[in-house]
Amino acid sequence: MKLSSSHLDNNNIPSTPGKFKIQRFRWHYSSLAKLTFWSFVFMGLILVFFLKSLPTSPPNSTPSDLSRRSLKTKSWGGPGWEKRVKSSAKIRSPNGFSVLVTGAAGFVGTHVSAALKRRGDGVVGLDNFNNYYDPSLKRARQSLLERSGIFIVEGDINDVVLLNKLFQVVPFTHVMHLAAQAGVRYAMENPNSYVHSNIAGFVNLLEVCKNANPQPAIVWASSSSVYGLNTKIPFSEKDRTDQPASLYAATKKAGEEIAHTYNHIYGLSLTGLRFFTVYGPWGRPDMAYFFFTRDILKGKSIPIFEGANHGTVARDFTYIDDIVKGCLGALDTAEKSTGSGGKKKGSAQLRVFNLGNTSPVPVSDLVSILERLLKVKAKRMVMKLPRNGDVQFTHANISFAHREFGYKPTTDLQTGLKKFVRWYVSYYGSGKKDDH
Ligand SMILES: O=C(O)[C@H]1O[C@H](OP(=O)(O)OP(=O)(O)OC[C@H]2O[C@@H](n3ccc(=O)[nH]c3=O)[C@H](O)[C@@H]2O)[C@H](O)[C@@H](O)[C@@H]1O
Repeated sequence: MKLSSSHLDNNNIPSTPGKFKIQRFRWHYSSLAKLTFWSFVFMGLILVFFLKSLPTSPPNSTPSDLSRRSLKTKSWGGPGWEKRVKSSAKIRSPNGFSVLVTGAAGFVGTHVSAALKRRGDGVVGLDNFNNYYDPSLKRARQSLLERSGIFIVEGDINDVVLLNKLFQVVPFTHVMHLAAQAGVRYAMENPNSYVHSNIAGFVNLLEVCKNANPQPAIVWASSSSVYGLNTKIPFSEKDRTDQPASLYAATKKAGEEIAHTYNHIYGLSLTGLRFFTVYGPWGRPDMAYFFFTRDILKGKSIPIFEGANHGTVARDFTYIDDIVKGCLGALDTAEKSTGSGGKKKGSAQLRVFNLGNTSPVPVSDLVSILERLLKVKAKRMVMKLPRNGDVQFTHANISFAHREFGYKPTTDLQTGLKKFVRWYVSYYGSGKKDDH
């Protein structure tokens, strides 16, 4: 598009309108005809050039790859790109996996990718680097992964051509699907982004996985928020999950039902992990522990929610290293998908696990821990829990995950936040920088 408009700009032969007026009456009829003729030729050339740039050829042909790059996803395709994908996917340990990690530049995605690579699995990342929060943090995580040999492909899970291409280049044994629109409260601001990533994107990914040969086993991120307004605690996978309090939760719940369908019809092996408020170094700036830290350091007041009648609002905060162990455990115990090329050959594994810490902490205690670690007193602004998607309490029962793959969280909030604060200060400095 850019190309044709710049050509059109050049086609404004007289650079000033006045000049054009003076000359106009001196032109003969033949000059006008010539001008019209050459204008048509020129416009025709632009049209041919534009049409040629549209992706019309099959996904694996190089010219189409190049044009798609310029029109849709900026940076994929071509022999050099394929080489990088293959090299990143290379398995370096006996019985290792080749894993496609979606959302690899995200918080959990970065940690899981690094852990897989460390133990010798092949890892290819995929991320659209959207600006839901500061993309420079995502770029910094990307650099971190690049240094350990992990290539993150820049693209969206809704791009079926890109996903097919990736599966064509690498026969992934597993997909760790962590790409999502996260955040509970933001769903009121931008509901469509949740449908786009958590529903449409997930379905798109499953479509590609179901057609792949061999089909990969899929482990994906659900959320503790599916328990919604439940009051029975701790939350167990056997409990109802039909009263979500946010659209975010509803899209994750929808994901669980969609997973059931693809498992049932196509024999895809699917494991959903219900994460409980994951925190730690390289975390998400939209989460409370993260922006509380930033604002306490800046001397800004922080809103601390409380329930009705001063009721405690608490979370089963779970440290990232424990979550990573849970993700790897789920991958290691995932059975193979049974279908191939879009056809089911037998029944396949379908699982859902809570990955929490099992010890909820009130948000006000979280703030006290941060105050001690930062050595700064917080300006607390206690307010009623707004009705914007938050639930009052979460608490995980993790006996399923413990039984299935020995999941046992070992980091308490105090220890985990200490590590987070150490990272935060080394990354942003302890000053009052207003740059994120
Ligand atoms: O467990 C989960 O599944 C979810 O955990 C988090 O959601 P949330 O627990 O709401 O995490 P935060 O937004 O960091 O909030 C933590 C606590 O701080 C409270 N809070 C939040 C914001 C604020 O300004 N003040 C405040 O007191 C919240 O009510 C909540 O109790 C993530 O943001 C979700 O993406 C994830 O799916």
